[in-house]
Amino acid sequence: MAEIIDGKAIAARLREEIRQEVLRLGQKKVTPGLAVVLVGDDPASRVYVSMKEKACAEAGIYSDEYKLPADTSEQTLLELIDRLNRDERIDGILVQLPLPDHIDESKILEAISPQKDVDGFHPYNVGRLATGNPLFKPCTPYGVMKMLEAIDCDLTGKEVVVVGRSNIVGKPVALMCLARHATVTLCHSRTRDLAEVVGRADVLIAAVGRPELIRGEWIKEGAVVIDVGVNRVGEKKLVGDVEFAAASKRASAITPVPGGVGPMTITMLLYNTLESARRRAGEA
Ligand SMILES: Nc1nc(=O)c2c([nH]1)NC[C@@H]1CN(c3ccc(C(=O)N[C@@H](CCC(=O)O)C(=O)O)cc3)C=[N+]21
Repeated sequence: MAEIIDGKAIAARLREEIRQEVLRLGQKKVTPGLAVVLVGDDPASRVYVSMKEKACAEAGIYSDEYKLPADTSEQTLLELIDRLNRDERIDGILVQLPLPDHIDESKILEAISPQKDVDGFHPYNVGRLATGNPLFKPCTPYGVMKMLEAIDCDLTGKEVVVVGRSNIVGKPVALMCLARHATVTLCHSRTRDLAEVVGRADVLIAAVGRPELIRGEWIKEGAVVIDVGVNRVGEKKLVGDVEFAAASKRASAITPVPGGVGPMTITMLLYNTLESARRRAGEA
């Protein structure tokens, strides 16, 4: 049976380290500050935003929440971002995605100062990551890398298979694995014979957003499985992109859902905000 990679526990350790660093910076009169902007009232987004608030409070990070109505104009949102870009208390700006349809998402992401882009979604930060000189790394892929590190998984020369090609997870996590000297295959819904490709993976990273699309029997014996999917089925149940029970009979280590990658995502957001404040303090 596979070792369960306990994202919650790894996240708790990192959050304690972050809290200590925030205390230390406080002695220099610098408090990291995060602005979270939520447009509309999507219930899932609300839950995520309140989790981020709570995590900030526990780490000693100042946070400001802007809850704007669903019919907020693009112009109003751009003005708020401009104000936050110039606000000295704010080290990080996060605009919760998805945005309502009448707002151009890339226009908004490009308005955020790359120096405050703690999500790592601005094309400047995407470019820095792609060229091997990252400023802010996107939180979910960064969390995935921290989990691999926590189980001492060295990627050098390994076959990493990433399923899913989103800008938020699939593409950046592939780049990060490449930077760690893995051989990376990036596949997606149109990949021919997905089962065969998945079967080659020493490390499988699933980020397609389809409940249990990846069957346990596809997985190579001894593989490490990182499941980024958070799919709500029915009222309450959360499942990943991987068929967990069957996969854990073949994998050597596997992340659960919930309690896997999710808690790491928020942790890396705190980490990026702390890093940004360190730069403001002239430390990095
Ligand atoms: N600008 C932006 N940045 C984001 O980072 C961002 C976003 N927009 N939009 C939505 C996604 C989703 N996301 C998650 C964060 C934490 C959990 C998490 O902690 N999940 C818990 C379960 C929570 C639950 O019960 O729903 C877990 O997996 O254990 C999941 C998903 C960040 N996102």
